[in-house]
Formats: sequence, structure tokens, C-alpha cells
Amino acid sequence: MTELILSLDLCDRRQAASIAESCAPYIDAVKVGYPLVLSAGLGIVQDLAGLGLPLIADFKVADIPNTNRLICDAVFSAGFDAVIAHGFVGPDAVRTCVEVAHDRGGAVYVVAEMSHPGAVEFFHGGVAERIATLAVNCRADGIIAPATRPDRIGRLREIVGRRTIYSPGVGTQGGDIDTVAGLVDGVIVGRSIYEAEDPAAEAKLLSRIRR
Ligand SMILES: O=C1C[C@H](C(=O)O)N([C@@H]2O[C@H](COP(=O)(O)O)[C@@H](O)[C@H]2O)C(=O)N1
Repeated sequence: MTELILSLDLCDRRQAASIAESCAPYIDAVKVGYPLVLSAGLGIVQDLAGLGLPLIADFKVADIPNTNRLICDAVFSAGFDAVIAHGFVGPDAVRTCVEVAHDRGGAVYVVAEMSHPGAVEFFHGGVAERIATLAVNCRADGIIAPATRPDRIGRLREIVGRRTIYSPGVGTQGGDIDTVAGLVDGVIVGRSIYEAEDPAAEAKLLSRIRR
């Protein structure tokens, strides 16, 4: 089964909570990033807690080990279930995120390759493979890989094996959900759902990947 993860990149607390609630029957998790948290505050986590869905903190954690520790402590204290961190910061910094997460019963997903056009310049030539390898060596729970480049998902799957691959970039960014769904453990969808005329109907339609 491939998970459908709603990326709640809205800046209005009530609207975000309302859309998440309407989509809840059709999704497996909610990803919350800086746009919503900086606009609505961490209280949004309590608003969403009632949905009974895992909450992923997309804070792209990318600092020195001590600061990563402080961030991840705050993430899990706020009630999140998982955190997304960057891998280019090196093994000590990533390992710190993993240690905190696993101590708190949470998960860490490491960004191995990003989905936007400019990512090619940095993540290709072996960089994404090195980051995916680092994620495995640091005992991260999985990686983030681009739905806009299914071939790259295949290459990164060779490295991470059965660990989780969550993939953003379908719909608005050009990735095709049906092409990607069979390659990954979860597809992250934002604008295609929350900007739809009827977000719940769109989430229901896309939930076909969960079968
Ligand atoms: O490479 C990455 C990393 C990052 C992530 O998921 O970590 N995301 C996030 O996934 C969501 C896609 O949104 P939409 O395009 O469906 O509206 C947004 O929250 C992005 O910040 C990517 O889009 N690509």
C-alpha cells in the first residue's frame, strides 16, 4: 500500500485545520512545514492532533548537532511524530536527529534529492547517492526523493532498500502520481489537494494509490 500524505502548506490556521479534517478519511499522514507553523504557530499541532493521523514536521533540519538536537526535541515535544532533515550537514548532525527521534518514538526522513528543477545542479553527480547512503548509515527511517524524477527514485531505492521513501512533486510540480506510487512508500501532495475546488474530493480521488 502506498501512503497519501497531505502537505498542509497553508498560512491560515482555520483553513488548514478545516481542509485537513475534510481530507482525513482519505490520507495517511499530514506534513506541516514552515509556512503553516510560522503563520499559525505550533498550536496547529493540537488542532490536527484530533485527526488521529501521524504528523510530519517538515523543518528541513540542517544545523550543527547540538542545534539539531534542540530542534528535534522541540519537534517531538510539540507532538509531531516525525521530522524531515537535510543530509548534506553530515553524519554527526543527522545521527543526532535520529537519536532524539528514536528516543522519543519518532522517525526521521532525510532529504536525499529534491524535486525542483534547480536540484539537479546540486544533487546529481553522486551527491544524492551519498546522502542516501549516509541516511542508511545513520539509521534514519527513510528518505525524501523526487516524484519529478522517477528514475532517480529507482536509483535511490537500490541504496535504501526497504527503508521508507516519501516522494513530493506530483501534480503541480509535474510528477505523475500513478507513475510514482508503485516506486515509493508514500506520496506527498500539497497544492493539488488544498488548492482544489473540493480538497476532500481530490484527496479521495488520489487515495486510489492506497489500495
Ligand atoms: O524535494 C522536495 C522536498 C520537500 C519535502 O517534501 O521535503 N518538498 C515539499 O513537499 C511539498 C510539495 O508541495 P506541492 O508541490 O504538492 O504543493 C511542499 O511542502 C514542499 O516544500 C518538495 O516539494 N520537494
